[in-house]
Amino acid sequence: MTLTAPPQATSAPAAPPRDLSGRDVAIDVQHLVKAFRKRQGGTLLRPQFSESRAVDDVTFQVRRGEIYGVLGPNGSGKSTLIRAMSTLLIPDAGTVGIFGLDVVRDEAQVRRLLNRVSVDAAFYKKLSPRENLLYSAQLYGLDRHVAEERAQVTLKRLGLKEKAFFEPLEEMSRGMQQKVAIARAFLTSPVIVLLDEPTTGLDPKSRRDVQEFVLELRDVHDATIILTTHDMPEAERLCDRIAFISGGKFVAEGTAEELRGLVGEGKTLEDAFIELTGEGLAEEEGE
Ligand SMILES: Nc1ncnc2c1ncn2[C@@H]1O[C@H](COP(=O)(O)OP(=O)(O)OP(=O)(O)O)[C@@H](O)[C@H]1O
Repeated sequence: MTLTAPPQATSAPAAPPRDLSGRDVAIDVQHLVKAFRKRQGGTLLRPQFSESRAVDDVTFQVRRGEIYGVLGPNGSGKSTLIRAMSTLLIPDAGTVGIFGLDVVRDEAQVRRLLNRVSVDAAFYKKLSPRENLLYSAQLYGLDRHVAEERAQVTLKRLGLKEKAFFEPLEEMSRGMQQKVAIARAFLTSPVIVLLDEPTTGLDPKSRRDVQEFVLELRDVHDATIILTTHDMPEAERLCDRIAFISGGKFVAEGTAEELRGLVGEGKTLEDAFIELTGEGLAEEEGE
């Protein structure tokens, strides 16, 4: 079979908002808050709860074609932020704009522009990647042949062997399943991709395959990407700008160079993270 390149991303709305430098704003998050109730003692019949903010007044903008990194330790709020941005969680306060559309008010339109990839991706594990992807394609209303070709191109590009396309997913490593999740997200050629820790737990070769694919998506396919990670070298390699998140709050934002510069000459990104957040990238207490 001849394989063609994946298609360009679905068109973004005609007149997206602009930032002060005149560049298109793809994502506009303003004062976003998401809290969860947590059990805090009490009795079985009268439990007591306290509310804790997983995302606490977060504001940022991502320009079209940018790779924006959200860097923070376990439990700092990265996944909650991504879920609130992708219509999976309703924010308690604040707004998320996607090319001028509101994720709550314009949910159906936003879902057509945006896709999220995460380790908790749901699949039919007894079925093969091919069967899973064709099932998703049907849900999206995509032509079967187009979808199959597109999925094969992406999986090959990510280094998955062709025969693995036909094996049950439950027999695959976590890394291989992650690649299938990425391929599924690209069936619809979304203009915005939210990658929640796309390389966590992958071996070095798979990590490199995924990282190179992410760069290609930005450079060749005009995608805007938000990527969460706790891997400093990954953030430096991939991200045009990075935000440090700690305890649900954005503590600093800038290019890797700008962030290093905030704490003095000769410092690494990790030095900057520790100094600006007051913690390392190890797991937060209580997680
Ligand atoms: N559904 C939920 N119910 C209650 N608390 C939650 C829920 N989801 C997340 N939390 C809490 O919100 C906080 C942030 O969690 P979140 O998963 O967003 O962090 P994270 O930075 O993505 O962590 P990791 O790197 O481990 O994925 C944690 O304290 C977590 O326990």
